[in-house]
Amino acid sequence: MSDELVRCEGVTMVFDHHTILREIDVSILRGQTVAVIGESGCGKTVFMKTIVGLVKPTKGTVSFDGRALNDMTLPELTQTRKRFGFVFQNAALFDSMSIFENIAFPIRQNEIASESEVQQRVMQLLSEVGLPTEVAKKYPSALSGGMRKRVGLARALILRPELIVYDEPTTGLDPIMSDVINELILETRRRYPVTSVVVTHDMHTARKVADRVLMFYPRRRLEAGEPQILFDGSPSDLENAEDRRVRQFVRGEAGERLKEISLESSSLSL
Ligand SMILES: Nc1ncnc2c1ncn2[C@@H]1O[C@H](COP(=O)(O)OP(=O)(O)OP(=O)(O)O)[C@@H](O)[C@H]1O
Repeated sequence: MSDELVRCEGVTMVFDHHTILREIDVSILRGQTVAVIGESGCGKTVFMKTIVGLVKPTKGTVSFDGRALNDMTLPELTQTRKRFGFVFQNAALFDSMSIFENIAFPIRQNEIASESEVQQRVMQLLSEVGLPTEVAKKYPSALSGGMRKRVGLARALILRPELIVYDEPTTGLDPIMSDVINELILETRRRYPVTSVVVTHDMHTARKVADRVLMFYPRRRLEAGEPQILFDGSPSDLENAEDRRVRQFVRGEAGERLKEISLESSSLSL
C-alpha cells in the first residue's frame, strides 16, 4: 500500500473565465493533517472540494488511493465518497431532524448497519465529541454553535472515513470553544488512522492541529510563472518562511497588500 492517499496533478480550476487554481501539484500522505491557509478568495475551499470530488477540475487529475476520480463511474465515485468525511463550516445539520437522526444519517443512507449498531455508534460518537447523551433527542436549533460543530464532526465520523475535510472548523466560535474543536481534531487523529485536510483562517488552529501547512496565494496576484502554493512545510517553519508574503500572512500584517489596495482604489477612481 502506497503512503500516498491523495494526489493532485496539474489541477486547474476556472470559473467564468477566472482561473482560481492553476497547476496545483500536491500529494497528501496517509495519516497527515494538512492545514490549508491563505487569504479570502485564494481558492482554499475550491481546492478542498476538488480533492473530495465535489467539483471536477477544469484540467488536471485528482487521485484517491491510487485511482483518478475523473475515471470513476458515478457508482464508483459514490462508493469512494463514503470513504470521506466532511465537516462543513456551519455544521450543515438538518433542522427538522434530531441530533440522533443527524448523526445517524450517513449510516442509514448507506444501510450498512443494524439499528442497534447505529444506536451504539451514535452514542459512542456523542461521547467522543464530548456531548452528553441527552443531546441525542434535541434539535439543532436548541444547540450552541460549538455544540453544532461537534455534532457535525460526529456525523462526519460515523462511516469511519479515511479522509476527513474540515471547512473553517473554528469560524464563529469564541477562543475557548475554538480550542475545544482543535483538541477534538487532534483527538480524532489519535483515535483513528485518518488523513485530514483543514481549511482555516485561524493560525492558532493551523499551528496546533497540523503537521503540514499549505499556503495558497490568489492566482491573479502571482508573478508570471510563480507557483500558487507559496509555502509547503511544517507549522514551526511558517514564522521564518523565506517568502515575505507568507510571513506577513501568518503575522497578520497588511504589508504590501495595503499598498496594493490603495493602488487598486486609486485606479478605480480614475
Ligand atoms: N461554483 C463557483 N462558481 C463560480 N465561482 C466560484 C465557485 N466556487 C468558488 N468560486 C470563486 O472562486 C474563488 C475562490 O473561492 P474559495 O471559496 O475557494 O475561496 P477561499 O480561499 O476558500 O475563501 P474564504 O477564505 O473567503 O472562504 C472566489 O472568487 C469564488 O467566488
